[in-house]
Amino acid sequence: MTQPILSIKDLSVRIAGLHILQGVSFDVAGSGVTVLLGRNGVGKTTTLRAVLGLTPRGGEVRGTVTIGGRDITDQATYRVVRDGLGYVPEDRGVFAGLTVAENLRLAERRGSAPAYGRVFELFPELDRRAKQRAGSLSGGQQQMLAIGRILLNDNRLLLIDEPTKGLAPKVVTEVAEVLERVAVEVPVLLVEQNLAVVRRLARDAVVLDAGRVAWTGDAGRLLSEAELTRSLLGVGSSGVHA
Ligand SMILES: Nc1ncnc2c1ncn2[C@@H]1O[C@H](COP(=O)(O)OP(=O)(O)OP(=O)(O)O)[C@@H](O)[C@H]1O
Repeated sequence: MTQPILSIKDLSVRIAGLHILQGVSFDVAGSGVTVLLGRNGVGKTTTLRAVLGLTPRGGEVRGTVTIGGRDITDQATYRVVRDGLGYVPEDRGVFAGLTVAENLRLAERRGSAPAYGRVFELFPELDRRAKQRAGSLSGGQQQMLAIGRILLNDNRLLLIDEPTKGLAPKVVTEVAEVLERVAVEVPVLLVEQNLAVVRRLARDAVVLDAGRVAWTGDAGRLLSEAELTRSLLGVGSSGVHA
């Protein structure tokens, strides 16, 4: 791997007495999509949140996180974001009571020109629906807004948590198309359960199991070996639960 953009070393997280991550170490390449996989509850979201300094209050985090070689362990979330980390949480985190335009405006970062042109080129619908309240958008449109919001700014890495969850198949394809285009410009660490989407987007894969790294390697290879996929993810390589 060329110089990784993100390096996680020996990351352990305890929350409410539970040892949720137990020494997780992996690198994310400086280009393309790295997918973080694993059965439900193995610690994927906890990993992303720990990188961002979003572990719940009272939680205990150990280990080291570096971005582009710079140590960001224990940094406040706003600093990590300013350092060029874009985050799309699993619940999308759009402000339901605000319009699309207001949601975008809130994401503007001081000191850099917001790239509205790029966002509206990828998502013309956000432009058309600028005055609509985000809470009245469909799930797919809200996802587009959540992704569009981080693309207003230049980022060094995007962390995107289950972007296709709960979306209709046609919308899943649209989101995958967008992410494919985005990943040409900026590396992505993606949590995704839809293996067709993983197959389309991911070059590298990291599989967690019970708070530890169970496998790392080529995503295509993982999904081409049915027995490996089944043993690590508990599903057939089509993504259907076995
Ligand atoms: N704030 C919290 N308090 C208590 N337990 C938590 C908290 N956050 C996460 N956990 C527990 O940690 C484990 C890992 O959760 P996490 O959300 O990271 O898993 P995940 O791999 O992202 O799961 P999923 O695929 O279902 O989203 C789960 O057992 C979860 O219940």
